[in-house]
Amino acid sequence: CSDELFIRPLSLVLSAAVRKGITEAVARAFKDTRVKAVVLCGENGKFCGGADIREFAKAMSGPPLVPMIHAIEAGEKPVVAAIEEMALGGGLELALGCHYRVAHAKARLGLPEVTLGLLPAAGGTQRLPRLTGIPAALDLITTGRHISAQEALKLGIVDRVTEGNAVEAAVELALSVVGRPLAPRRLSNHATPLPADLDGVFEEVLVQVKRRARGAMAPVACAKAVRAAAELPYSRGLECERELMNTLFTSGQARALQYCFFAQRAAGKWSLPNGARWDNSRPRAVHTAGVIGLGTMGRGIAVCLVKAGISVVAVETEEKQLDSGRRAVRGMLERDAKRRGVTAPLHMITFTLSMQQLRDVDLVIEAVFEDMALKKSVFAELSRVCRPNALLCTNTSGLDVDELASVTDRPPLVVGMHFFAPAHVMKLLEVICGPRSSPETVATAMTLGKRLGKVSVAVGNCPGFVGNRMLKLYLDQAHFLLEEGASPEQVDQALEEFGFALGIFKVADLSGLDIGWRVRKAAGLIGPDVDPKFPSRHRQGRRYCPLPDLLCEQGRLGQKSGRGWYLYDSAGGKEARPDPAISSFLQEYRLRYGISARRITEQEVVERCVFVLANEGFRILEDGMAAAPEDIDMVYVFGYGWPRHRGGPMFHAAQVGLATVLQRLEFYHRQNPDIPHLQPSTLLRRLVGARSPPMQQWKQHIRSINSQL
Ligand SMILES: CCCCCCCCCCCCC[C@H](O)CC(=O)SCCNC(=O)CCNC(=O)[C@H](O)C(C)(C)COP(=O)(O)OP(=O)(O)OC[C@H]1O[C@@H](n2cnc3c(N)ncnc32)[C@H](O)[C@@H]1OP(=O)(O)O
Ligand SMILES: NC(=O)c1ccc[n+]([C@@H]2O[C@H](COP(=O)([O-])OP(=O)(O)OC[C@H]3O[C@@H](n4cnc5c(N)ncnc54)[C@H](O)[C@@H]3O)[C@@H](O)[C@H]2O)c1
Repeated sequence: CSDELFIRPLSLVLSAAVRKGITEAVARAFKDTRVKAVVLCGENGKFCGGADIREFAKAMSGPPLVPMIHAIEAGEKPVVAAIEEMALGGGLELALGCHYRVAHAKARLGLPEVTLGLLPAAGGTQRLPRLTGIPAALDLITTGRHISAQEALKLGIVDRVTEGNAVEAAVELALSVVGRPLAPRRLSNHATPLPADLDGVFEEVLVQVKRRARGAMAPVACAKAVRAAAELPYSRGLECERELMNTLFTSGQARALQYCFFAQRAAGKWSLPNGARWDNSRPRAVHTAGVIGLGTMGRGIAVCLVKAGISVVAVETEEKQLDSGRRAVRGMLERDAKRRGVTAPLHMITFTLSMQQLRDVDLVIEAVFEDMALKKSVFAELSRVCRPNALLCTNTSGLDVDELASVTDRPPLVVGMHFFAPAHVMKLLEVICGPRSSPETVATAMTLGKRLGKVSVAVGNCPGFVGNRMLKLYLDQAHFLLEEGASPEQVDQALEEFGFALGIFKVADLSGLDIGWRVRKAAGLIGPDVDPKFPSRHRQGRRYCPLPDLLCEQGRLGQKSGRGWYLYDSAGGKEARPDPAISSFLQEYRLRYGISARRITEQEVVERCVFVLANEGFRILEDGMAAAPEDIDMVYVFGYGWPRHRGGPMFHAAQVGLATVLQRLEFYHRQNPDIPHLQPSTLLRRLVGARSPPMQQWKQHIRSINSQL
């Protein structure tokens, strides 16, 4: 604090206490004749992460943000924001209310409110377009993306970027502008620069925004608020911003998105029954890693590791596969480097046919075919080859991790690291904690996932773990609906309308129908006793749908063969078209089995597919395979294209009402008594019996918690 300046540190978020502190300090500074200018900076080198999201669920208290920012902007002394590390949401809105902004070169700026189901409601939708123009403001506000200080400088959002101390640079700037007129620095006074074809710009943006939003309301509201900045004076634009915010603020979507924000962070705070936790277990350092198998998954995993600065040794069985893997990995690294304007780190990966090359690595991730015998032979070999303290991880989709551990000389160092395809893109990592995985092993896998940019979720070791265990039942429902009268495109359309990134049949075609076929064979559901002409619709004591097997027998394996549930232009084609051959195939099938097709509503598709997911989620909680409903939801949001604005299957069930979910499952189970998974789970029944307590209390209703984590 000098004679000229009050430097007021903010804490990470604009809580009621912080708003009070700023309001009072700024008022004092404006009044104090010794003070010529003010610099606002953050505490501990962080400017501000925005409004305190936790306060949104409570009654508002403390000074409101809009008048506070207005008072700063209207002040007669220059106020400079010193942006270190981040200025996000309300934090950037506060900075936009200041007369000047200085950012550190490493700072990130953005208005991410849309990702929380909201819009920047502290004047952000009105001030930003006045500063950057409409297209840039639309981009930032409707996507919520963070930008670098350099991009912010180009857009005019900050006045200066410094590699040095941002607070010192802000003080220097503040002293240099004392006495200059402030009116031109007040963004609310500016006219919004308008593009020539305003209607055209908004029409185009709305189409794009609606397509990307998949039913989310906030992006559309954000675009409307920016339009107000183009068409209305500031004060009326602000009213429009407030009205749009009022609708969003109390919406279920905003609740779901804010729930996801905290659930994502809670997933990182894992704990094991033996008392090991995220905050008492030290992860190992990982400098070098091996990847075994360079097929669909191994390639993406190798790319993730290299991009995170980890040296990789990639192993294949034959020259041909090695060569194709090498070309694919190099291509991905080169394209990524080109996009980012850097040199591809090709020197960080070596390709080999020899497992011996893995002798010095810190950790190995196995990604060979989903075959227990093969994986066991690989793990036995790894035991012989690798350093005794190297971690051995498997990317299996659902095999028993402990059975694999049992063939090694180090069961405590074995853990599942289940990536999702494409592994360099999908954000989810399921970390499968075997009963013998050590705390250090789990901590290393969880931390490595975070370093690779993934959301790591710790789960128990059961067939399919959490994600695929639930997926199987979801897929079963979709197949049964086809038998009963639906078409693949009808089911997919209903699920996409619900908000899924892709319908289940498009996903199946993308992953390859042969994957499930192999799993069903391994589970003994398909074998020599199945009549090839009239395959049974009842196996292992329950209803079974042979439709996907019949497709595989016809060579319809999905995108890779150019035909699956849909038709593609060629093998590897991406654009799914409805196939009349599938329609006739389904008709013949129903005729053969004497099934009369009925009209299936969108409601039935969504309820059966989505409630069966939640029902299995309740069983997973009872079995102790997931620590909390939030973890199950994060698996679905980050691994299976579940619409984030619906929170996840467990959150959705709570929002629809557990009693309704129970009643609908009972209804569908009465209609389909041979589908045991439609029978409501014990935990769901118990929760409804207990008058549907909030999610945080669900675990208290499990009779005996037997955590398998
Ligand atoms: C009818 C009634 C109508 C009523 C209308 C009411 C109108 C109200 C007017 C409101 C005015 C609107 C103001 C503004 O426009 C709204 C906002 O600002 S919303 C918030 C926007 N900000 C963000 O989205 C940023 C979110 N945070 C992050 O991206 C990151 O956390 C970070 C800041 C980049 C830091 O990242 P990391 O260093 O990796 O750390 P973590 O992510 O692990 O976070 C650490 C810790 O902090 C908690 N936290 C972070 N940000 C917030 C936040 N904004 N609010 C609350 N808590 C936050 C985070 O959860 C972690 O805590 P933990 O979970 O570990 O306990
Ligand atoms: N494809 C998916 O969507 C997906 C998603 C998550 C997990 N998985 C799991 O990942 C694993 C790999 O699946 P994929 O789809 O990448 O399979 P894939 O068939 O595309 O690739 C497997 C690769 O492993 C190689 N391989 C086989 N035996 C080997 C050995 N002894 N040493 C070295 N390489 C060997 C093969 O040559 C092949 O290139 C499986 O366990 C699978 O269940 C797959």
